Amino acid sequence: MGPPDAILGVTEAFKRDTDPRKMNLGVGAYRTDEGKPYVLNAVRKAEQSLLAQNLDKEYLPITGLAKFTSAASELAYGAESPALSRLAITQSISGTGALRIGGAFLEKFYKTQPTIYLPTPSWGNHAAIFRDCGMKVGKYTYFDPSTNGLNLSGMLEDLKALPKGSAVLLHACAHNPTGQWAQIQQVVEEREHLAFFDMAYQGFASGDADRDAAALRTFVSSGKVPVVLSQSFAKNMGLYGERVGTFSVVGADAAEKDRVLSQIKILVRPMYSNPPINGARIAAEVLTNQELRQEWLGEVKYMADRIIGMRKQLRGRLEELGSKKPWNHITDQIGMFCYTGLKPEQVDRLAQEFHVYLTRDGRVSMAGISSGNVNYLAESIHAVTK
Ligand SMILES: Cc1ncc(COP(=O)(O)O)c(CN[C@@H](CCC(=O)O)C(=O)O)c1O
Repeated sequence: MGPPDAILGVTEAFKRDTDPRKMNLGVGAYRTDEGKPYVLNAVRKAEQSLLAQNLDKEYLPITGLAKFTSAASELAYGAESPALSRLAITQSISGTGALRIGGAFLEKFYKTQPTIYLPTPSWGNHAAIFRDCGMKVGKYTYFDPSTNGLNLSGMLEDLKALPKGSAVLLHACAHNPTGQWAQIQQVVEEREHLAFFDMAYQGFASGDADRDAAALRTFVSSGKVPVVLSQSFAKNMGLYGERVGTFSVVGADAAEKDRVLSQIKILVRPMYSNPPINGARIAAEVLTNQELRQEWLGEVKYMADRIIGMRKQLRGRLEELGSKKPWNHITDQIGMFCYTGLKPEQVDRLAQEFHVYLTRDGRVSMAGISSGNVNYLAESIHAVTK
């Protein structure tokens, strides 16, 4: 029998718990202040518009729905980016699928270094995805447990020490704590590393999609190192189960774009042949209909702001309870999650004694917190950290 997944297994344990106070702070899925899943209004309207069009259910091309990938590339890189003309992009089965295509592509063609280096910690599924692509997986320093902040000097030191031309995974936004990008970019360029951006939360970190893509765009406009991107619409468009994403490679020119795309097709065809159509149509409709796009961007900002509000309330309550621990990192960090610094045994106590569920690395999905349960959460955390 295999072990439960580090993240999705938390939801299974939560579902088994019958205590009315239970809280699921594991999976990174947005919840309303009433604790319910949220289907964006813009998405519902896009679905209604699509239904009225009586569309067929034919196969998509291997690289997916062009109307979607074109709109998704503009969202990520910027509508005016000169890189768009040399971008090899394919639809993917959400962010996970994009990472999988990316890993398979690098394993086959990026022979300089068959290893990809992940921040410590990173998303719990990153290592398995790249290992299953046949890549070796390395690490670089990122989180500083003593401050619950970024260990920038440690990160830069590690990036400098990696073999020249290493593939480095960078969370484009919302990887807490947020990086100091200019210094990171300088080292990545000095060492001629390949920058593998994973952008799973565009818009969700700051509430502004362009701001959250700033690091990616700065690397691309500098043009000094190879850039590839995995993009997910699971969280920022609430298309979790629709599995909507892209993988893209910024080519040197249009000819390279064509060659890369030809090889991506060869990788994808035996993997799953061609991607699901429904979610891509919804995302394309939202991104290309100006009215829906504006409504969507407003809803993303609303979701981001609600989480920011929960950060303030959780920190405030912990301080009101007289906790002697520093909790500034709860409000210093951004995006869907908070790396709390809670130890595994404290996480276990939260589950067993307080019915509060989170991953054992102390990561809290802030979207699981509401005005109705934030005080109970603070009291529970205070009880296990006294
Ligand atoms: C950094 C990062 N990249 C990619 C993904 C892939 O998401 P897709 O749904 O495939 O687009 C996630 C999702 N991580 C969330 C969601 C649950 C999970 O798959 O682990 C999480 O970390 O809770 C992520 O956190």
